[in-house]
Amino acid sequence: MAGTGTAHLRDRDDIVLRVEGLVVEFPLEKGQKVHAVSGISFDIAKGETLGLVGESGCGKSTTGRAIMQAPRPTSGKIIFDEKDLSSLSADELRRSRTKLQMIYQDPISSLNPRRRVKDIVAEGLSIWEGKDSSDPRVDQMLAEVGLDPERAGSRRPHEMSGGQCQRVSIARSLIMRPEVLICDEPVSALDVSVQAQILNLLEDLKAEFDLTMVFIAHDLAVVKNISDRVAVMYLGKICEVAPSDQLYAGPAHPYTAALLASIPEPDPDAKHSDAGLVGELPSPVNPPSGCRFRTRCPRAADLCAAEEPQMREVAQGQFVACHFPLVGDQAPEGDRQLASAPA
Ligand SMILES: Nc1ncnc2c1ncn2[C@@H]1O[C@H](COP(=O)(O)OP(=O)(O)OP(=O)(O)O)[C@@H](O)[C@H]1O
Repeated sequence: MAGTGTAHLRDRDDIVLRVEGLVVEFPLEKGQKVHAVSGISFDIAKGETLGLVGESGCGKSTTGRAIMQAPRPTSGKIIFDEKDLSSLSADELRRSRTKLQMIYQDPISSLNPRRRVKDIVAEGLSIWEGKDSSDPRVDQMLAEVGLDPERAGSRRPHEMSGGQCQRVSIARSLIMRPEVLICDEPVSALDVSVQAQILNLLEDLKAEFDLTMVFIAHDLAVVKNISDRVAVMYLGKICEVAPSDQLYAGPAHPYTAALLASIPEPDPDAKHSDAGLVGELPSPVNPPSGCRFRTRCPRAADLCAAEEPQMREVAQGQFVACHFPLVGDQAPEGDRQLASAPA
């Protein structure tokens, strides 16, 4: 499948969520637009956790939100439950949303400050089944996320810690028994001591509730243990997708290598590049031609400015969009002509 932009979409019969050619643009004044997500494709099999990583501003949250259809994609398909969510009416979409839930980075502001925890957790039951917080599933769900229903149930979000609020937000998302949970940086706003607790909780709940997950993070270290596969995003594009162990042991894209090199205490056995990440993320209003990473890439050559690299498989299950990957059939050094003025 080399040479196609969607090589990492797999022919499996257990694919739960498939994103095809997703584009999200935000219009600005004077006809300009933010190219937040520029044609990305990936799929997730049942029970799988896909980590979605990249620097701040590369389009991770927009991808998560566009899967939920808020905002609606500019183009592309989100196939879930055999339907393209992008083509559903608002009413049809609401029904799908019970099976597709998202939790957010800032748990406190994502919860209604005026409502009691039990009522927040009961929201789905109240909308879809006309039930209220006296339904036994509310207390059960609070206990599942490690909160005492008696003590925590009548509090309001501002009376709780960030970690407790994230537990409430997880309970609210899971009460309708979704198939897919999109976690948008669920631990980055929390104290380091609490982060591991929430990650462990998500792993336990994933097994118990038979969940399929997208786990968004800006830090490769956070997604390492929780992800089966990892997709790396750079400036609105996916530059590499690989099984987690493979990606950490031998990154194929120079950007993945740079992200790994910037983790404070990398695995001493991993074959990491020496190159950390230099320079700023270019503006998504005017992204570089060709490969979007070329302006910061130590391996950039003229070809990288002239031609956008297509996604191709360089090792079993490891797909990379790079003209000169670190793994696989990279061109010999002598064949590369370094770009003189990347811009
Ligand atoms: N509603 C919006 N209007 C205009 N631009 C937006 C909007 N939402 C996001 N963007 C821009 O789209 C780009 C991608 O943003 P996004 O939040 O998806 O990135 P991210 O990788 O999730 O970063 P972070 O980790 O900081 O949330 C950024 O340049 C951002 O400023």
